[in-house]
Amino acid sequence: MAPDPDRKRTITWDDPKPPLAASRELDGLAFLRAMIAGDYPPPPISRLMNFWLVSADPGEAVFECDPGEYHDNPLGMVHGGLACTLLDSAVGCAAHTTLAQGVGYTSIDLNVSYLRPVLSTTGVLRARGRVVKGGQRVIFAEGVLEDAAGRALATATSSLLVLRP
Ligand SMILES: CCCCCCCCCC(=O)SCCNC(=O)CCNC(=O)[C@H](O)C(C)(C)COP(=O)(O)OP(=O)(O)OC[C@H]1O[C@@H](n2cnc3c(N)ncnc32)[C@H](O)[C@@H]1OP(=O)(O)O
Repeated sequence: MAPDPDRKRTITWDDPKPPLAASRELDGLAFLRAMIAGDYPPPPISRLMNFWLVSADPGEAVFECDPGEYHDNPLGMVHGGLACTLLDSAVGCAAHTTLAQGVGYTSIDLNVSYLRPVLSTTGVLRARGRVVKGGQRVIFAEGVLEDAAGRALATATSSLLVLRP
């Protein structure tokens, strides 16, 4: 079945290699702040799902997203994967802010609780990530997804493996 021609998005994205190289030259906080300042483009996933990093502070990071109908699942609400993506990004970047130059990370788990539905009409979402405990090998972090009124829509906990050279 052909898609509705009145419902379409055009997505462009930037070469992710330059920011990847920069991420290896800067400490985590400096890299994320440079991305917010526009020195480096956001990663392709940001363009695809339409979310962006708005702040990075030691142990904290915040993303925003304006959900649309193109995020909907077949049940009349935004797919839970969007909340997962926003929370994964927020807790990941919160962890990244604490890492020195040359130290990487990867998330090794993400547990999400969906407290309230997200609708395409909900308005701008805000995902806040926070480091609960740093460490030499594992960083524990938590996040909350809120609507514009500050109501919690979803929460998450995550563990992030520190990757030292
Ligand atoms: C600004 C906007 C957005 C910002 C978003 C930022 C947040 C993003 C957060 C994420 O989404 S991170 C992505 C989700 N997490 C992952 O993909 C982690 C996947 N898991 C792994 O890579 C490994 O399990 C892990 C490195 C955590 C542990 O590896 P171990 O070394 O302890 O176990 P093992 O040696 O058994 O490796 C498991 C498999 O991973 C492979 N592997 C490990 N390290 C690798 C590596 N560096 N590159 C490629 N493959 C690797 C390894 O070869 C092996 O493959 P096989 O099973 O086929 O043999």
